[in-house]
Amino acid sequence: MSTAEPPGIQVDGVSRAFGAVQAVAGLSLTAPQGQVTALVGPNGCGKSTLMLMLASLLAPDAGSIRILGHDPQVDTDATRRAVGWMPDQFGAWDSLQVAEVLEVMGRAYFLPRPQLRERIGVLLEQLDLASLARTPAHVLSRGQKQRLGLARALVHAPQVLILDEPASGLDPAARKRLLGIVRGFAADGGTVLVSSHILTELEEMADRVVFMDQGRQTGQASLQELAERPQRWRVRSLDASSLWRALDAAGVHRGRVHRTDPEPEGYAEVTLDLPDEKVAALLLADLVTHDGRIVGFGPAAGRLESAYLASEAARRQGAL
Ligand SMILES: Nc1ncnc2c1ncn2[C@@H]1O[C@H](COP(=O)(O)OP(=O)(O)OP(=O)(O)O)[C@@H](O)[C@H]1O
Repeated sequence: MSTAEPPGIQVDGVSRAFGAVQAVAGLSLTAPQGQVTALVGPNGCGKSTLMLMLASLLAPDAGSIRILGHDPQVDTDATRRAVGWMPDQFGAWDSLQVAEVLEVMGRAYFLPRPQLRERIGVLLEQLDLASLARTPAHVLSRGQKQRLGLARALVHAPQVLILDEPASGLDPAARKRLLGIVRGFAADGGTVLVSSHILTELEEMADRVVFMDQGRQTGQASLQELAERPQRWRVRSLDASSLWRALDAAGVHRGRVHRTDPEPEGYAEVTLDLPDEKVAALLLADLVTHDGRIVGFGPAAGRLESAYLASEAARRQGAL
């Protein structure tokens, strides 16, 4: 990518209030092309409001938004062509069949009919909706509606994909499909901004994360950077005395080790805080060398979850 290319999404000092509620308050963030950026924050922190503004459906009170260099309020048509938006609630398409929803959407973007028909065929296959093509949208299950919502967002082959809670209601196979579609979209150079409260899932999907709280950005990092932060690790062994001997031999101070309560039957399980994944890898090698009879070794929580739980928002919610 040349350095002259604009980011897929650039937000600077954006605010939006609804009456007395300041939903977004001086927020800045960047979502680069070719990457999946996760948007993480507690309920009501302003994620959906921000996404509506990015999709040109709501005007900011202040600040600047650029979608591939376009201002959504000025270059509205160009923004809407560039953006595929999947809201957290499915709209009122109840009288249409599944394929018709996509046809109506595609025609709104003036796609030529043969091209649109082909595109709809591909999307119905990709999202496992082909057998439901002639089913009225109102009889779809929640997860099927979510899949149609994603197909609708993709129908005009956008360059920027904005997904609000896309995985909610999806079964495991559909989640896997979603993951593949989103990763493929970014691998083809697209920009993705995705919000979700299911952090394990976002961790698989995202390259970067932006944390939001009370309408502001409170931090951003790549998933790689999160791996270099201190984290709690869980160690399981077949046998307690072997584990403690190996921990001693590896030079781990006993005061740093927490016993798991209750202890799993027949196993010993402990947790300890380690500064980063490199130290974790060295410790695992040591414990194996000293015959700790290790059967499990991994982070007690995901990278994203650990980073979120360490945030002010989580502390305020009493998550710790
Ligand atoms: N149309 C509206 N009128 C009045 N208040 C609104 C409106 N839309 C959003 N809000 C308020 O703005 C704040 C931010 O809401 P928003 O939906 O953007 O949060 P969110 O981060 O998407 O939440 P969630 O994680 O629960 O989906 C909330 O306090 C909400 O009640």
